[in-house]
Amino acid sequence: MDLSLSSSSLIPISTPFKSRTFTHYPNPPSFNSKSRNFQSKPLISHQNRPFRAQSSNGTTPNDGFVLEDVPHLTDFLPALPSYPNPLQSSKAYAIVRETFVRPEDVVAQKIVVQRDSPRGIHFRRAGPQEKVYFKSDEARACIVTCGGLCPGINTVIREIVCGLNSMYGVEDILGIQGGYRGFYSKNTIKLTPKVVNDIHKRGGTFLRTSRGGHDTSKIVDNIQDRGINQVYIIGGDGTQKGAALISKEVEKRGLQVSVAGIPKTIDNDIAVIDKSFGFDTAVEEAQRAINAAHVEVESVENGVGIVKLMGRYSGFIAMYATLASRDVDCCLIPESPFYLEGRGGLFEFVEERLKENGHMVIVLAEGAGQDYVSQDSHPVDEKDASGNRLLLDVGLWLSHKIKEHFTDVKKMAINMKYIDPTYMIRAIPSNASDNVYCTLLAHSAVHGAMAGYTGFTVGPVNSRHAYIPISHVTETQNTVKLTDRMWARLLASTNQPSFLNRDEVIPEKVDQELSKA
Ligand SMILES: Nc1ncnc2c1ncn2[C@@H]1O[C@H](COP(=O)(O)OP(=O)(O)O)[C@@H](O)[C@H]1O
Ligand SMILES: O=P(O)(O)OC[C@H]1O[C@](O)(COP(=O)(O)O)[C@@H](O)[C@@H]1O
Ligand SMILES: [Mg+2]
Repeated sequence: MDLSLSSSSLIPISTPFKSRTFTHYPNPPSFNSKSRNFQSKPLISHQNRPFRAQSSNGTTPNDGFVLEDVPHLTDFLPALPSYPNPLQSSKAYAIVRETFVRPEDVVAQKIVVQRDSPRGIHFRRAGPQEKVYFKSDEARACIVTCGGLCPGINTVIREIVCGLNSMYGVEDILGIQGGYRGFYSKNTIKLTPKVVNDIHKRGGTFLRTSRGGHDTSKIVDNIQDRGINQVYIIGGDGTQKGAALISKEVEKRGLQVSVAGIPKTIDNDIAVIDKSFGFDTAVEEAQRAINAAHVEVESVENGVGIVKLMGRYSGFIAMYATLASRDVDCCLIPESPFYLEGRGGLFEFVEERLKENGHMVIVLAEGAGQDYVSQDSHPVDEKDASGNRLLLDVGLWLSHKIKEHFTDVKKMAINMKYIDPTYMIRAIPSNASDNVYCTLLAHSAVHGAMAGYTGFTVGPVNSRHAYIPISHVTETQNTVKLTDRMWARLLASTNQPSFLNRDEVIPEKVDQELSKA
């Protein structure tokens, strides 16, 4: 297979983007991919690192193509030997047309483009690579889970263990217990396919989790002391920031340790990737709470149901659960400020719906309306062990406000039903489609680490799994864009007020949103 790039595929750095790296692989050694024994002598010494593309006349072509590449162990350990990938002799992959992803395969971040728009940012395509940088009997992997729960964590753990074992013959896999602090304060457990065999049927994390306790130096000391050379870190934005620090420290110490991040958050607020695992399960489970609220309120007079869902800074679960249900009259999310009193306010809308239908359901993301709640309750600014702000209970606050308004001002009796299913939604096992997704994530992480990549997060970008530099996913948070059509679809489906009066309400916020669009 000729993996060299033709001159027409030379790819430039685009000037508008800061600190981009372009990678271009030299011709790999030619060998019959199906005939070599993967545990043989090192295939080549390294030669796996990129150089900047130039056209034959020495200039950089300029079609705006940018590759946001991930670090590789040979960046700081250039003499590292590589070996043929054992998958080439795997029965399962025997008739796969292309067992390995090509080094030049990339995934575009933006797929809707205009004919003459620059090609934009791309990420390295995830998948098995022709060369690996670990012999199976020398690989010593560990897995840790950090932050809040999310459906599917156990599936990811299971599939990392089974993937390492069945695809790469790795048997030495350790579970770090209780999150980052488990590296230096707890014993490890040995993970085998047998041990993890049916953990995907349970919610939570088999390895347990925690917030806080990230001490880079102690963690890397521990990695070094235990002879661990692959670290799989499952967690949200905070965890990924911690993973980036670990990967930098590993590089500083010159250790042959691959650090792979698997993004986890029920809030779906991780940037770049299409969606996070467990999100679909959460939206599905939220339907049960919404249905319950609907059944309750349509059975009584002037029933008002409020369902609080998770979503600290982003209202994806609330938005998708609302769109899926069609029984929801109003959805309130952190990204969209709302107001209660006066024309176009929530009280007016509740009254209208009660007059029209005799009942209504409000879905509320936990991070919505925090400013209003704090105005009423003079809160202390409390944080959890990871430094995340602790939220005030907007659900209780809103139920109280609505009840007070209708009883005291409108002299109208209402039947309030407040449902808070947040932890119930987070604690269940993942559904079938999330299970498949978790498997792909785990396998992509395993392929990447075995191929010597490090400091990467794995995830689908426009439906194709890619290796994304960790910093790229932690720079920003994914939030619902009020100016996107998805939010408009929601408004059209509920017919709720948008609460956005450009001149009077929040001109700055709307303008910011519009300028981002
Ligand atoms: N900026 C950061 N740098 C290093 N570690 C961090 C950072 N933010 C959070 N962490 C660590 O990551 C872990 C999980 O973070 P947390 O914010 O609780 O959950 P999540 O990763 O799901 O966002 C904690 O152990 C915390 O100490
Ligand atoms: O009560 P806990 O465990 O701190 O978790 C609550 C928070 O966890 C979340 O599910 C998100 O957690 P992560 O940051 O770990 O992804 C939020 O929606 C929620 O506010
Ligand atoms: Mg977080």
